[in-house]
Amino acid sequence: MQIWQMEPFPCGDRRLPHHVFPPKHMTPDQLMSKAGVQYFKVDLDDTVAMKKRLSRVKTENKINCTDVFTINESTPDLQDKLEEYYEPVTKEDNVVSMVTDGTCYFDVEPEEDEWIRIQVERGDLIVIPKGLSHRFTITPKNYVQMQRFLTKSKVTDEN
Ligand SMILES: CSCCC(=O)C(=O)O
Repeated sequence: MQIWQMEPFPCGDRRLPHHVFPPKHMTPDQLMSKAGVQYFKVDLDDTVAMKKRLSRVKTENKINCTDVFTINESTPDLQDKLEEYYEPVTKEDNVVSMVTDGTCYFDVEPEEDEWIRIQVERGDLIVIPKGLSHRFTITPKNYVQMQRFLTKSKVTDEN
């Protein structure tokens, strides 16, 4: 994972890093204290350690559903989807994602127009806290695969 402050109003290709000048990198601890984003490195080849970590993260975040999310050059309606994912959103539950292949960016906005770019890669697990404005995009690799951990509220009324 790499973390840096992003220029507030980036122009051009979103997949470029868009550093402030001079670049200001941050540590995972700084990211945690500034934005409340949790980070874990998961060894995907160590099944026992991975299961232990995931089970803990699932319990702590009340996860009851997971899916596999993939973006690559043959994703249908790629540009439309990227536009949608780049719109800032805030969720009512923590957003928990683990990259299993490729890379992507999550940008988080702890204060208005102050964006931090988080570049994640295989084995990076991040928890974006509920209520934190964020958006998602790809890097020049044009490829990411991740597992998402979701909290689905139970449907009690079908209407
Ligand atoms: C890969 S998830 C993209 C959109 C997003 O950031 C979210 O749903 O929270």
